[in-house]
Amino acid sequence: MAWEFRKLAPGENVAVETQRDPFAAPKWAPPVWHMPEGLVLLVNAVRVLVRTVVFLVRNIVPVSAASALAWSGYAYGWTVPVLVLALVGVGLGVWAAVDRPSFVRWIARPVRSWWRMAFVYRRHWQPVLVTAGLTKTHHGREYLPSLVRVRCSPTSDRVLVRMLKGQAPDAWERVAVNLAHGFGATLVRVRDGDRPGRVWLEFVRTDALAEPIPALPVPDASEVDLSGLMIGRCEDGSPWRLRLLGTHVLIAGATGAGKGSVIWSTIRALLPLMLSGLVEVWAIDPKRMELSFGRVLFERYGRYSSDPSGGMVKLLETAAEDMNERAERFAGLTRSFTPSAEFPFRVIVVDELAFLTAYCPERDLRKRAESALAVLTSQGRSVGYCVIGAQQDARKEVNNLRNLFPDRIALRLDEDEQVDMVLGDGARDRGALADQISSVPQIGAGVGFVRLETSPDPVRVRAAYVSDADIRQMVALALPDLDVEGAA
Ligand SMILES: Nc1ncnc2c1ncn2[C@@H]1O[C@H](COP(=O)(O)OP(=O)(O)OP(=O)(O)O)[C@@H](O)[C@H]1O
Repeated sequence: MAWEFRKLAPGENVAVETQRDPFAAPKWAPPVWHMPEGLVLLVNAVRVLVRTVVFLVRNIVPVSAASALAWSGYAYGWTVPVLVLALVGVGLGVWAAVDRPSFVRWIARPVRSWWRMAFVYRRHWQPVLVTAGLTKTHHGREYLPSLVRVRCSPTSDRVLVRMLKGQAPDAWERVAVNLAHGFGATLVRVRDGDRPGRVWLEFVRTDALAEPIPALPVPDASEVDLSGLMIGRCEDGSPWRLRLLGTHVLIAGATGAGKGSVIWSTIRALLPLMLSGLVEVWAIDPKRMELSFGRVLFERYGRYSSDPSGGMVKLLETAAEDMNERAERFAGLTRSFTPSAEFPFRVIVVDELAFLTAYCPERDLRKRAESALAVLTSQGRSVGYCVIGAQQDARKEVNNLRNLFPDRIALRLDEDEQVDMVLGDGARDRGALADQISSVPQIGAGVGFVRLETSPDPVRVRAAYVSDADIRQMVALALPDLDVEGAA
């Protein structure tokens, strides 16, 4: 039988049986190439060789160690490798006992990462990715994104992936749930990789913030950094540092989300500078709940108002006037603010912003509050004013000053669309699932998401819980002559 080749499309050549009759229907058949056996053997031998070299290079340390042991066993008898292994085991045990952090860093974590890379990720990589639809098949050949590196932490694994050419991170975000189930994680977040074409997948194995964090110790005055107050913990175990200098902070969270713990942890971290007169906290407390507990503290080291008939608005206006005076004094003299006894750093804490800007029955008071807040938030940053506003409802109609707060914290929210309203567009897609935080106080109160300056990816955090007893202890520290029980 004679065959001829026909070109159907670019790159697609098929063999067709040659027809003498020009009107006969064509008989298609795939081309069959007969390769000489020697060539087949050679190609397979080269493949095996390349794979072996790649394996040896990738696992150079364990392979060298195993080879050295095997060689010593062969040359000097089996007791030598056993003795060496026992000595290494004892050495590692001593290292772990003497300096655990360095042992974890240099031995335990890399070994665990290697283990999970080999036996969890590489093993299930192809089936999970095929099922999740992240591979492509073209002309019968399967293209699979490659696994570059795995880094383990006690609660999560970070997996660096080289995507297929033409793939974008949102393709991975869409199937994050499939990946989580496929690799046995509770959650997967997709983060930007170290260069274009790569993404980090963050597989969360256990919730590192499931346990409440007790109030942090009151720091020394020299340790207080207004650019990074320690108020809780991030999911990776590092401290959660909140910046107040040169910014304003909005805390959004449904009722019972733990806004109070963020506010009180911040005040606790500020306490030493309050006592030395470098920081004042002016508290506006429409709910008369959260802040009233520290009323004496604010009255002594700042100001306090819970008066709905104009007192709270007056306090805001006083702050705005004083801020304007400062701005005039500082104009042309200095551009960066350093707190002093004459010009202390003033933190204006408003427990429920929406009460002043939306719910207050008097229209005139609402307007005055809104304009004082707008002045403070738009101009106060460079002259030592910081507004911390808390609110339950993140919707625009309730608070249209939201954009004046550069730093925002999303605690548990009622609806998923509120997440992007608080943290900015795309935050929820990048993993800020603030609407899924548990409403059980023990597990979810004080848990939230923030965006740090260094990265667009939201970070999960938990504020330390400052209990009533802790607040009493703070008051006792600040006002030793006061009968704290009586004042509270
Ligand atoms: N960081 C935290 N860790 C553990 N539990 C917390 C934490 N913060 C708050 N809680 C618990 O959750 C409860 C509600 O917290 P909180 O009153 O601070 O919420 P909220 O957001 O201020 O609510 P609301 O807007 O109704 O005042 C508290 O009584 C406390 O028991």
